[in-house]
Amino acid sequence: MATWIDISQSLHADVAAWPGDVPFSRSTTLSIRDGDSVNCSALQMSAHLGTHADAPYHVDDAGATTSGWNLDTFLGPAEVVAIPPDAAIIRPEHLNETTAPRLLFKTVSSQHPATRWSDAFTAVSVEAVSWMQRHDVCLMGTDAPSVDPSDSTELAAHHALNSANIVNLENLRLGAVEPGRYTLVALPLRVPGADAAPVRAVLHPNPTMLPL
Ligand SMILES: N[C@@H](CC(=O)c1ccccc1NC=O)C(=O)O
Ligand SMILES: [Zn+2]
Ligand SMILES: [Zn+2]
Repeated sequence: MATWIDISQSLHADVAAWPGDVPFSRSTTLSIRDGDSVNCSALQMSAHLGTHADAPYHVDDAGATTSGWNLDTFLGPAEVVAIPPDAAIIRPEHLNETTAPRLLFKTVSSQHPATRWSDAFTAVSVEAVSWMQRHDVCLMGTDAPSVDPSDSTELAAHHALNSANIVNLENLRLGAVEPGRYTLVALPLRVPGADAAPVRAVLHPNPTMLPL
């Protein structure tokens, strides 16, 4: 019986990419059927496709890249928080009951298939970021494609998260997950110097598997 719950999106050609961004593709470079000794493929995708973590450098030329991450951030107690599907933006009042150092937001996006792009997603307010900073949150995640609205150029939530030293995960898959406390393992691939990296994110129902 599987106990770890996979909350990552599958990487395949049909997964919705940010408009104009590079979608996922996997091409065959060697094939046993064609006489090669192995099957081998090459992957191409935006670093922001599917479930991933943003580095500050994504929105700030002077910000830290993926090389600056502390892995402790991505491992430990977490809470899945239900955000009402009609919420325009995530606000501090949605977070009042939470106590975990890692918060994962289950929003209206959990009702949308990952294969269809929708700009009708719930972003994160700067006030919610301040609330998380005051409550010593080190990581937040969302099932939405971004923490800022799709038409934002200011990217206020991304910048506020960077100032607060809070890492964000985007494009989680939380449709089958009940709100509550879990242990999160969401290690990003080791891609030094980048603006983001793909993450395989999983939850364990026992919230005390790992230290804070
Ligand atoms: N905020 C989203 C996506 C994003 O901002 C983005 C990704 C690829 C190409 C352009 C993007 N933003 C553009 O305005 C992210 O961080 O994944
Ligand atoms: Zn991103
Ligand atoms: Zn982002």
